[in-house]
Amino acid sequence: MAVPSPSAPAVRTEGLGKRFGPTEAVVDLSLTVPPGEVFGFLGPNGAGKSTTIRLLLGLLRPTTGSAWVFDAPAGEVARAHRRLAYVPADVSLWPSLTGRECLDLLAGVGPGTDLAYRDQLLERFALDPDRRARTYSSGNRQKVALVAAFATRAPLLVLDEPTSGLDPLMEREFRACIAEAAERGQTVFLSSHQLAEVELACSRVGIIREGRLVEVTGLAELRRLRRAEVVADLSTPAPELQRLAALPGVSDLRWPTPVRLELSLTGPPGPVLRALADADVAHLEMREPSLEEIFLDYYGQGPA
Ligand SMILES: Nc1ncnc2c1ncn2[C@@H]1O[C@H](COP(=O)(O)OP(=O)(O)OP(=O)(O)O)[C@@H](O)[C@H]1O
Repeated sequence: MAVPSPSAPAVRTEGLGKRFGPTEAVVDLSLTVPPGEVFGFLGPNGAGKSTTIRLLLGLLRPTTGSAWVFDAPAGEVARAHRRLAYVPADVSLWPSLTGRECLDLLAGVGPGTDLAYRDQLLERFALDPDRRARTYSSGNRQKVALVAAFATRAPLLVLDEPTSGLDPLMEREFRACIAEAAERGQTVFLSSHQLAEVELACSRVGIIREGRLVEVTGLAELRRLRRAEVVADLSTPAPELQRLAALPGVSDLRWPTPVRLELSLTGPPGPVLRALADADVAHLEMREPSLEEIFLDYYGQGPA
């Protein structure tokens, strides 16, 4: 395997842009991911994550700017792909091949595969490699692609929303694999539309919205975006709960009716729960808003 220059970033884009007719999918995106980092690429659906990744992989030609994988320009596909493994958002496999045959085929394309680790990964992801790919669910196809990618020692793993079809147990396994890759010094570029996922897996996060990189931030700063929407239905009106408004982390306390309160909460829920414990609460609901709702609150209307 070609050894990347130690000083080159694993991923670098400069003024990268892609336009599809009237749609500006990616706009003036400049980003640097150093080797060894687990980098999250966070944005709601349609933000431009997959387009950025496809530019990085040389699957699309940029309208503006450039991208590099280590010191290889993204357009020099053969060179760039010696150093990366990729899991697409929507995995297609060869329907008449078994899972194992697909894995062997994929192993021939990438930068080399650790077969012993691959066997271990098959067990951990509870994947039966002897079934034909046409019988796999989308989650199983995703597992094949993940096993193929993690079993390489590629210096860069590019993962495009790789957990969308996995159940929570498998998501945990996925995070363990990311941690193992990071321990080996591999760089991970993980796109996601889930705040919680990047928070758990990544050390730094780029936030993309409507094609633009809004900011690049560390985990501590990312946590400030986290909030819960709380709805409580009361058996009887409780005007004393007006004091919730003064509690730490509470904002936007609303009373749609005298027996229903709604509020936004950031930080630990303890003070709010203690206050509610004194009231006659018939029903309590806590909901995490969608990424687009969170972004709308935090960054306001999009730049377009
Ligand atoms: N081949 C294409 N032709 C036309 N428009 C496209 C094409 N590919 C992407 N787009 C548009 O570019 C924008 C960005 O799409 P992209 O798939 O990159 O977003 P994403 O962040 O990956 O979202 P998702 O999570 O839904 O895949 C969207 O408006 C999408 O409709």
